[in-house]
Amino acid sequence: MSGIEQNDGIRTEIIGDGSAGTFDYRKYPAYPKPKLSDRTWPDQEITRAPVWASVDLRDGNQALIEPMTVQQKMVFFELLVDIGFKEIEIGFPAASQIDYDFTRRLIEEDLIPQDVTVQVLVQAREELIERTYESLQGVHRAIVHVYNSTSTVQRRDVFRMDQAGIRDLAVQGATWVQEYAKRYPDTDWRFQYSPESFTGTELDYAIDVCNAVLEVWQPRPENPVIINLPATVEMTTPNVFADQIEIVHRQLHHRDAVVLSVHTHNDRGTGIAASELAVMAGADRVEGTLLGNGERTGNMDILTMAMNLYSRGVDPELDLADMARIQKVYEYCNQLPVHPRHPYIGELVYTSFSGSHQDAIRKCMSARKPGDLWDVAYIPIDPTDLGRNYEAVIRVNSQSGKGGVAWLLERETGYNLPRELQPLFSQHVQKEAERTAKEVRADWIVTAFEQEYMARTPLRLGDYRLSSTEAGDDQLSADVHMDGQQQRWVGKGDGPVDAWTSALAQHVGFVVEVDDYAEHTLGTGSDARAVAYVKLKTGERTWWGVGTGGDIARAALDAVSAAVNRELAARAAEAQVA
Ligand SMILES: CC(=O)SCCNC(=O)CCNC(=O)[C@H](O)C(C)(C)COP(=O)(O)OP(=O)(O)OC[C@H]1O[C@@H](n2cnc3c(N)ncnc32)[C@H](O)[C@@H]1OP(=O)(O)O
Ligand SMILES: CC(C)C(=O)C(=O)O
Ligand SMILES: [Mg+2]
Repeated sequence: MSGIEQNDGIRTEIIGDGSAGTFDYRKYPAYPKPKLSDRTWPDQEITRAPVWASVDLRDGNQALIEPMTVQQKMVFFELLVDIGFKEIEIGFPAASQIDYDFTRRLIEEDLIPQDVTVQVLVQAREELIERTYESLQGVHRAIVHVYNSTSTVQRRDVFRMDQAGIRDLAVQGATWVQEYAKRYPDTDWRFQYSPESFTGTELDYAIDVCNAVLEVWQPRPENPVIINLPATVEMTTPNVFADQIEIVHRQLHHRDAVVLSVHTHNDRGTGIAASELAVMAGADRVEGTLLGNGERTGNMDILTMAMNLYSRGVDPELDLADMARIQKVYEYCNQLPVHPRHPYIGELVYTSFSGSHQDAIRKCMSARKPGDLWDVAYIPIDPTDLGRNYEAVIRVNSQSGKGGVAWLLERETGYNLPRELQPLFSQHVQKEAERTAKEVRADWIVTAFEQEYMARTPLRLGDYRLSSTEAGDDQLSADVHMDGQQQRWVGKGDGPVDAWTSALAQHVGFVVEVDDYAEHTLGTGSDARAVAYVKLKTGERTWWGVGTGGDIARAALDAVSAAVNRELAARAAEAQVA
């Protein structure tokens, strides 16, 4: 136990057994920083979307507990096409029969739209390259993506080759890719090379290997190749990755015939930031997955990066409006849940529980005019753009305040509470939230409000008639239901409310004076109703009461009655105690 006295089961389980483990930062080397004093990327802005390449069906798929079936791949592919991806890595056909069969199905059933290019991955091994081309026989256009690791650790421990040996492996792979392509002259082939584990490779050497591959391929601007730089493992801060990309961007040969691509993973949680800064540093293309599924902590999340552009007024060139479908497909194909706080798509990302946020949201939302640019505190984008509604924007628990409670009540009932009433009612809700230590749902709030402020017992105003006296007063003659009995009460005054308070004062035995009053309509057109809020003085005490009705008079009179009922209830409670 780690110095905590209490020893109940749950705490022991959470704290662990106290063993030390090997937690020691000194066993990790610092990351070497490239030298770049005249970097330009920090001054750049992303003003247009990069070329997006989805690797869900390959990199995402290879990270799943159960890789996708052909059927699941079909569903995912359709989604990617519908969203607007023009480059889709569909698998590693030489590695698995499922990927091979899926590739064949897309080609044989002519399921690849004209403007979509499929991409496949392969190692720099001849037999695998040969089979990869077989899988692609008959495709109109495809990207063959060959890779080999160039990192120091893999050169040393996996391949047991020096720098020259690994460069030769890359050159050999590039050569095979080019040679086998010639067997299928009817296809428009594009080539892609990745120095896998680029972030674990000396930068100069990685550039040297890429340039060696480019010497084989001799790309031309009208037929460019893709050089893809992967943060196979994210090892440092995104600014360092951006420096690396800017250096490659400057030093790569045939730059005008190279699409410079990045493929970041998320080991440090900054995969998206790394891709964003890389685009500022000169990358033209970004590989990633929807919601960031992928090896370990995942690939960079294209949905989030695209929505980041969208939310700053840049066309993401992907249609992500149907988030519900994206989530369904993601869950069905990846067999993974979507985190409720996942950017843009998570269940809770447009929801505010905390009081000051709710207050600001409510005020900003009601200040919005049609045609305004989106500028609502705490909500970076309009949830309705993504098929969500405003209902979940505010939810109430013990962290909430009067603004949030008022918002929920207004959303459910249309009641726009007077400012002074809001904190009074909010206290009831707060008590309930603290008592239950749970969220307080909208239906509870509505019921509690009606019970507290709209009570119709013990006193209820039934039918009434209003008439004018000769002296110019209004006279109210009302059927009153009180403690199960019906009585006729009459009062005179200046207007119906004054007449009703005067009638009440004669019968209930305490002062009945209106101290504050507000009203508004509920709904529009012929169905419109009215709601009235009355603050009533009953001697030392004041009570708010609320009433609704087909006209404002009925609403106001019921509001007065409700406030009187609260005083009556208080008196009854006091009598019981006495
Ligand atoms: C970072 C990434 O995402 S890279 C992509 C990784 N994706 C996958 O691996 C998924 C699909 N892969 C597979 O199904 C298998 O690895 C296969 C079918 C490709 C190859 O299978 P096998 O040959 O049976 O096994 P395995 O992957 O262990 O092969 C490793 C061998 O390939 C070599 N190798 C690994 N990568 C490469 C490469 N890119 N280019 C050339 N050789 C490579 C290794 O050095 C090792 O050589 P050795 O046999 O002389 O020791
Ligand atoms: C194959 C490559 C591009 C890869 O997935 C990686 O390095 O992460
Ligand atoms: Mg990867």
